[in-house]
Amino acid sequence: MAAPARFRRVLLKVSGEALLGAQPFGIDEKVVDRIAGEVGQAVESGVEVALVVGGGNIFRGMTIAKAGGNRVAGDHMGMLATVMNAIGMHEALERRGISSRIFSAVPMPTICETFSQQRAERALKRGRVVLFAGGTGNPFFTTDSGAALRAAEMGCDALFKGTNVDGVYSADPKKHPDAVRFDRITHAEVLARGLQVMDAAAVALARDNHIPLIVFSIQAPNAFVEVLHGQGRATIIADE
Ligand SMILES: Nc1ncnc2c1ncn2[C@@H]1O[C@H](COP(=O)(O)OP(=O)(O)OP(=O)(O)O)[C@@H](O)[C@H]1O
Ligand SMILES: O=c1ccn([C@@H]2O[C@H](COP(=O)(O)O)[C@@H](O)[C@H]2O)c(=O)[nH]1
Repeated sequence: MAAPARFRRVLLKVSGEALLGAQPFGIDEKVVDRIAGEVGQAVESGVEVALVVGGGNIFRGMTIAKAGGNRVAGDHMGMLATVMNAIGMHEALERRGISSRIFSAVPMPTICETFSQQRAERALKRGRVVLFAGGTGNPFFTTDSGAALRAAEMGCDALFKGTNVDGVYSADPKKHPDAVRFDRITHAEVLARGLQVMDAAAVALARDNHIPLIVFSIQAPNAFVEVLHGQGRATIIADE
């Protein structure tokens, strides 16, 4: 039997790209369903779970900016992409009987609730999974920053970043196969070395609020549950 979870309340950030599965674009329902199942296991073990899903499988504002377009409009499109992913994840959770609510930073009351710290707090305390959509609600940010912000607001014990690499490396492992992986590193070192696994604003916010960041591969089945219980492969970014 797995060791008891070491956390009371966590925020899981899932990279949008991870939802692609084998597809070039959009959402692979099998991936979403698997992640929903793992979130359900965490909830069953007594952990309160908040969820942020990126939008990289659908749209990133930088795509428009790099082509000479309006970054703000592109970022608005990116934020809407995160709402689409949140709706997909909400559906997958509900299909499995896991009660969840979507709180968007961008008001769209006919589709989901607008973010309120107090209402999200009540939902988490009742054992609901809360999905934070729309990032920070502002352009020039990313969902990593949105996740760090919500983790601080909700008093999360840790922010789990489920991505397509199994931790933090000395350089991007996709471009530098000889990069060295860290088991543990401080927020300050990540910033000083300019490691790009998360954006600097998110790492700084986590550092200032003493929130550990746990980077692991969401593509590895069951990794979230294992890492939550102190097993599996991950890099812990934390105070010394
Ligand atoms: N030093 C590093 N260590 C580990 N990964 C790194 C590092 N530098 C860059 N990366 C890259 O960072 C990426 C992690 O970001 P990710 O794909 O999760 O993007 P995101 O913006 O958080 O999500 P989305 O897919 O929704 O845009 C990995 O694909 C990895 O290749
Ligand atoms: O606070 C935010 C969060 C996100 N965006 C835009 O959305 C896309 C998708 O988010 P990822 O973090 O890249 O998955 C992002 O590229 C931005 O364009 C935003 O503007 N503000």
